[in-house]
Amino acid sequence: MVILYSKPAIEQFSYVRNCKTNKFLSGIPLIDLSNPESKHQIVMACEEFGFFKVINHGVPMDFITRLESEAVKFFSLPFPEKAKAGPATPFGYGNKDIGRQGDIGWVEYLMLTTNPQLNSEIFQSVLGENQKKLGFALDEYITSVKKMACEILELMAEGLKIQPRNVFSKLLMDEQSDSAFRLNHYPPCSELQEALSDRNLIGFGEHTDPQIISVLRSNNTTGLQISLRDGSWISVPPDEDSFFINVGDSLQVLTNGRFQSVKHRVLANSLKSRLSMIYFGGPPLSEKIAPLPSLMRGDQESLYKEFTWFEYKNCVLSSRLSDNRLGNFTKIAAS
Ligand SMILES: C=C1C[C@]23C[C@@]1(O)CC[C@H]2[C@@]12CC[C@H](O)[C@@](C)(C(=O)O1)[C@H]2[C@@H]3C(=O)O
Ligand SMILES: O=C(O)CCC(=O)C(=O)O
Ligand SMILES: [Fe+2]
Repeated sequence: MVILYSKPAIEQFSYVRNCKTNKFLSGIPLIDLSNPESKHQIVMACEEFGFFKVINHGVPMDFITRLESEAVKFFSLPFPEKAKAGPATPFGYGNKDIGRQGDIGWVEYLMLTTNPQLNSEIFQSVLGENQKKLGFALDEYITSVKKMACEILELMAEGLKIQPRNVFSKLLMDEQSDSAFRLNHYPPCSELQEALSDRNLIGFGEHTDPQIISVLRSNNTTGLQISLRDGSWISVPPDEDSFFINVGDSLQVLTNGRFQSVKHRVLANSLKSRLSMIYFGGPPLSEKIAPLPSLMRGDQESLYKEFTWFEYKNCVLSSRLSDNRLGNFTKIAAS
């Protein structure tokens, strides 16, 4: 007998024990982009959490639902079909394996660029003519979310009282910007319910995002958790009408540590599938990532050694998800 696809033994995955998934944070900063005070609130949120939720974001609901339904269609295809768009090295379809260093999670995903031409080459072999619908939905969504990310970065610069207003956003607007996009699908894990009452299966292990800013939108399934400054983990109540913003490592460096990238992870759900879409706004590869002089007070020194995004990205790709990548670029304080 030939077994073609055996069920993955869930024991090979990682878990967190005794994690209270019902510890929801009521105080996640909520930023209303139509509120003139939002620039100050954004700065406070980035200082305290490196994370916030955005409403009145201006991204048309149509764009969101179109991309979600195309993504659902893609992930509903039989595995051998989806696998034609893989492996994700670095772009394409991936299943359980995350990155190249042995991380695994209860997730399948499409790791994409923000370049429509390259993306359509990835889908071509799987979807044929139908790839146009997914490609179109991706384009309109990415264009709109990038605009929102830039607006947020400009409000951030205003809130920090630094000039020019586009000091951060120009890095995403640059033609050479090394931004990325990801669709994650976390299937429900029914075995969880029966077997693992005190354990939570890891969908996407803890990490910080290395870029400048990440814009995350998910369906209404729970799973996302962020780590607070005291090290505790808090579940983020899902909200399909809003976006969640993560401060990335590069923004931490640009602000000389005033903003800190947020550690986050996703836990698998036993009943419902989770679908998330994340835009990672990154700088050009040649960009020097260093604290902005306008943010350095008095004789304050940079906390980081000098590096380019190309150098940091290489370090990212050769690290495990949970590694402290910025540690390699942090200056040792003189005693
Ligand atoms: C294990 C890995 C996956 C990752 C590259 C890395 O070696 C370490 C960082 C990971 C991460 C996390 C945020 C984003 O999802 C991502 C695309 C990124 O830029 O850094 C992933 C990387 C990936 O999946 O290739
Ligand atoms: O899927 C999610 O909700 C978050 C995933 C994530 O953090 C990532 O892809 O970097
Ligand atoms: Fe992330």
